[in-house]
Amino acid sequence: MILTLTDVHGFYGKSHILQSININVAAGEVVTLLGRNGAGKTTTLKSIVGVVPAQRGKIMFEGEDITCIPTHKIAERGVCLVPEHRGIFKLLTVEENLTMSAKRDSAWKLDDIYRIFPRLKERRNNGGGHLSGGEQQMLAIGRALMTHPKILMLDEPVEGLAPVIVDEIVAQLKLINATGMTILLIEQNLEVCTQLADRHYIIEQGRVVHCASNQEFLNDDAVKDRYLGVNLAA
Ligand SMILES: Nc1ncnc2c1ncn2[C@@H]1O[C@H](COP(=O)(O)OP(=O)(O)OP(=O)(O)O)[C@@H](O)[C@H]1O
Repeated sequence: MILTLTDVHGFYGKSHILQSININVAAGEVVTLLGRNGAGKTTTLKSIVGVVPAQRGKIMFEGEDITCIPTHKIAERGVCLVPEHRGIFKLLTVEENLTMSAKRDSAWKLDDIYRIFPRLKERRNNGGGHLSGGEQQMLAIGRALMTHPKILMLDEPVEGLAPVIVDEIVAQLKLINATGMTILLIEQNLEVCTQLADRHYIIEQGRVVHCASNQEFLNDDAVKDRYLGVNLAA
């Protein structure tokens, strides 16, 4: 396993938000975190990168205990979070956004990013503030790749995007995964999840309550109904 969370507990002040998170991710896998709003999915990713440090439990990355190390050191080890609000520098061009956080030893060079995201190449000299929502998401993913991650964690990457752009980003994430990249994804769009993922974890009230392979999940209407409120009769 490249990433393991064992009985992780996390707090915002006195609020006990993560109440026992147990997750394993193997190298090269795509794994999703599913669950209703407020279940603790984003907080789980924040605990992995040390922004909401785990107060109990253990987080191991590539065999090393990263539970108590600072966020920048976790990032240096190759754990990269693309947050929901993307964090594009609006006054910089697309290319400047990509190169500013690039690591010299990254396997991902500008040309690799432009090969996967041709739209970014077309817009390379445009300001980050002039991109569509989909292009901003592509830029956020491209910029993350330039930091030489070993695991890419994405928080609702296609939220609010038009279906045609969603399809484009799903295809791009498949290409990125095909290079061997491990992906941990929060996504509410079940079609996107089931197109991409090998396995799913369902989180409810800060606990992992269910784990399934993609095939098991696809066949299990009861789980979808119970934990995700998907109205299958509709
Ligand atoms: N900065 C914060 N301070 C205090 N409580 C917070 C903070 N951020 C989130 N919470 C609370 O923590 C709980 C889990 O939130 P989290 O964002 O992890 O949920 P989520 O599963 O990602 O759902 P969503 O899709 O709504 O983001 C919620 O009850 C939320 O209100």
